[in-house]
Order: sequence, then C-alpha cells, then structure tokens
Amino acid sequence: MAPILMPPGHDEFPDGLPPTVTKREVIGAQVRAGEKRYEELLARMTPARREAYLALFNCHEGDGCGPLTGRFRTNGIGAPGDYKFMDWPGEAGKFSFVADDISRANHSCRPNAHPHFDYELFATVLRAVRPIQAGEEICISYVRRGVDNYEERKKSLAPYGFECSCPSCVDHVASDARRAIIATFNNPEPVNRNPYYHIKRNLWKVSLIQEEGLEELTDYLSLHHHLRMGYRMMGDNVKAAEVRKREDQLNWVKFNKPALKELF
Ligand SMILES: C[S@@+](CC[C@H](N)C(=O)[O-])C[C@H]1O[C@@H](n2cnc3c(N)ncnc32)[C@H](O)[C@@H]1O
Repeated sequence: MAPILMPPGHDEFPDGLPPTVTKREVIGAQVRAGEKRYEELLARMTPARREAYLALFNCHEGDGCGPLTGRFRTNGIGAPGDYKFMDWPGEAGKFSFVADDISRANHSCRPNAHPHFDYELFATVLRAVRPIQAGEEICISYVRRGVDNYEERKKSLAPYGFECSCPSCVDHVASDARRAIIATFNNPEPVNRNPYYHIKRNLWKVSLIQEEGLEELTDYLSLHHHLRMGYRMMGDNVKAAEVRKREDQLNWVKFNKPALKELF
C-alpha cells in the first residue's frame, strides 16, 4: 500500500504575510498557500497518480478549504516516527500521506485493523488486530486516542461528516463505562505480591478490552506481556507460550517488529 502523496514539511507562508492581518486573513492565507502547494505537488505526478488522488473522497467541500487540501484532510493517515527524507531541508519529523487503498478504509471506534507506515518499505502495512470474519468490513480508527468516550469521538469525527454507528456508539452508555475503566489501567495499583491475583486481574483487563473492541491499544499488548510474566512465575510454561504467541502477533500488528528477545 504505497502512498500517492506524502508532502514534506513546508513554510506555510513562503511569500510572507502582510504586516497587519486579522486571524480570518491568516486562515485564508494558510488555506490558499496550502492549496497552491498541493497544486504544485500534483503537477509533478504522473496523470495516473493525479487521477488516483482526485478520485479520493472529499468531505470538506463547502467548508472553505480547497479541493486538493480537502482530499488530503479527508484521507490523510499519520506516519509516526522521526523520519528525515534523504536530502530534504529541515528537521526530521512525522508525516501524513494518502494512498489508493488504505485511504479508502472507513472508520470504526472498534477497529479490527491497524495501519503501520513502514519507512523502509515506504508503504503501509495493514494488519488485523483480531480475527476478522469473512464478509466483515475492515475498518481502522480515525480517532487518535483509542479510549475517547462517545462525545469526544463525536467531536473528533465531526469534520468527516458522518455519525459512527458502531456498537460502541449505539450503546454508548455501556461503552463509555467500559472505556472509563480501561483508561485507568495504567494507574498505580496497591501492592499485591500474589501472582494469581495479577493473572486474574490481567485476564479481566484483557477481556474488557476485547469486549470494547480496543485490541489496537498498546495497553492490550503490555497486558499480554504482564500476563506471560505471571504465568512464567507460576511455572505454567504452556500458558506462557500461548500468551507469547499472541504477544508476538500484537508486536507485528502495532510496531511491525517481533517482541524483544527475552534477557533471561
Ligand atoms: C477516508 S474516507 C473513507 C473512504 C470513503 N468511504 C471512500 O469511499 O473513499 C472518509 C469518509 O468515509 C466516510 N466514512 C468513513 N467511515 C464511516 C463510517 N463508519 N460510517 C459512515 N461513513 C463513513 C465518511 O464520508 C468520511 O468522510
């Protein structure tokens, strides 16, 4: 899934701003400068890639941003990391890109897939975060903070011009209650030296995340690590190996790399 367009960082006002400007004028100038930049980038593409870009959906029609900027804002996917294009000026940074296929993926607050941009492949790797049934739509999350509640998600999704109808949004009271608990999973807990207690508690945490369809969370991966350590402490190597398998899969899903080799 190689990108159609991945613009490098840029000076928003290459021609400079007039000395006295209102906020509205600054936004207008930003919008025009952005659109001009996309025009320049598209002019450098092959006709087929330009056509692919223009075929992307634009949910920003009528909100003041140009058609090329609108398409990027609708379909852009973050490529985290600290990457520097070989000979581009400026600092290393994070990028966004649009692609023919991954930019077509719809949103779910219970995503069954996670996109990871691999700078070496210079392409997105899309992996399932849980088993996907035949005929089930493959969805990613457009919301950055996985545990956001219903109202927070509604606000983040508003610019996309749709209301999510996933089970977590439909039954948002129950979902919000689960998410509020999941959001506390990293809080310090009272000391308890009984490994059985931790195994039971971590299994419960894993099941709550599964119930909420949030297997994409990094916490879900960490829980598998803690669970495996618990089983190892109890000498249950069979269960530890089972959890290890899942932990390795999740490491590939989230970070495109195998679990770190154990030091002991
Ligand atoms: C990045 S595009 C996704 C691909 C788009 N469906 C297409 O056919 O190209 C984002 C747009 O898809 C639609 N969309 C995405 N997820 C949706 C969902 N869960 N329910 C309804 N519409 C959705 C919205 O119109 C949104 O502005």
